[in-house]
Amino acid sequence: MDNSEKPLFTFGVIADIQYADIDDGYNFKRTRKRYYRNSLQLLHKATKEWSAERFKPNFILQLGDIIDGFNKKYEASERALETVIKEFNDYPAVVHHVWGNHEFYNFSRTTLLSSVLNSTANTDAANIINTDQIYAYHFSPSPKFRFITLDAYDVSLIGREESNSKYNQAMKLLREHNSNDDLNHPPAPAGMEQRFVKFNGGFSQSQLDWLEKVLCLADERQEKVIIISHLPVHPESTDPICLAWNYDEVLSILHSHKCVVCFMAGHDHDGGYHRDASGVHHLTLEGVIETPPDSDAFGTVYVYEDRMVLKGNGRTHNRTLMYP
Ligand SMILES: Nc1ncnc2c1ncn2[C@@H]1O[C@H](COP(=O)(O)OP(=O)(O)O)[C@@H](O)[C@H]1O
Repeated sequence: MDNSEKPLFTFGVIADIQYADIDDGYNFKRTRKRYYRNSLQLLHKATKEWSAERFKPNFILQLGDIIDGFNKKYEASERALETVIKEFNDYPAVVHHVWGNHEFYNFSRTTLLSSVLNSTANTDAANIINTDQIYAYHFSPSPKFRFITLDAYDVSLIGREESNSKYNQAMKLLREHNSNDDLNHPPAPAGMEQRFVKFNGGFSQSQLDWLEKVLCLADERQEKVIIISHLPVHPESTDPICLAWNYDEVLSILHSHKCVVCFMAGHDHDGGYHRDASGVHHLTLEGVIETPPDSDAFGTVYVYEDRMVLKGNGRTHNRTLMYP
């Protein structure tokens, strides 16, 4: 790739590290190997590579599932998180953390809000949603560019107290679509209905209203917007079992604003990519946890006036993302 042209700015991307100090294992279906300890070595390779870049990333996007749920079982959640954060600290830049299902397997929402995984300190107070413990905010790293982090487990059975109305809303929705005793078991063997499982979640109306307002402002300011979330929202960018429950509501909001250029997510460890009919790029990053030790899964994004260029490593492909 020719990255000799000086970008406006650059940033790093990495997803689904799922570190745990346990032996290698498999995913639920036993179709993919998981390298729990080695994920830390792959993160180390990523921070080394970012440090060696000619145009060093100004910040890093960590797309969720930073440590694995198994840590909870071994009472190792805090230790595992400290270990991974220490590795991130080797690279001297702000990390914007998104929350995935494994964050909630390890910590309560209240604990997460007062932890190092709450990155809202890196933006102005006015840019944070501040409603019902929703973790969503936006920041502008460079004039005419805005990043929005979304909370895909706002309406969810994981991370919300049973007494919270959003827990009940999530239960009602899942029960309408999934009659299995184990709500992690998908209601259908294929197709879009598969997404109605407990390990996914959705966006509340108040978060969607907030997103709408932020995008209106970005349109007015003629900014380009990149949105990040743990769960993908375009069916062509992921296995549908990984989609956010109300992905369609998010898509219709994105498509009513010309500022949106890219939606980045994790969760589907195989990764994915799709450019939709409105020209929005949907990028699902390959998961570190299912990346063999001799490969890699991370990227550096070079941002230019007319495009973003993703320089991928290992399983992560190089891509040129022209703006719509
Ligand atoms: N088909 C399934 N039936 C029942 N439980 C499942 C199924 N698939 C996943 N799970 C459970 O759902 C949770 C999330 O699945 P996991 O494979 O760990 O997802 P992730 O990719 O986020 O690590 C785990 O507790 C797992 O055991």
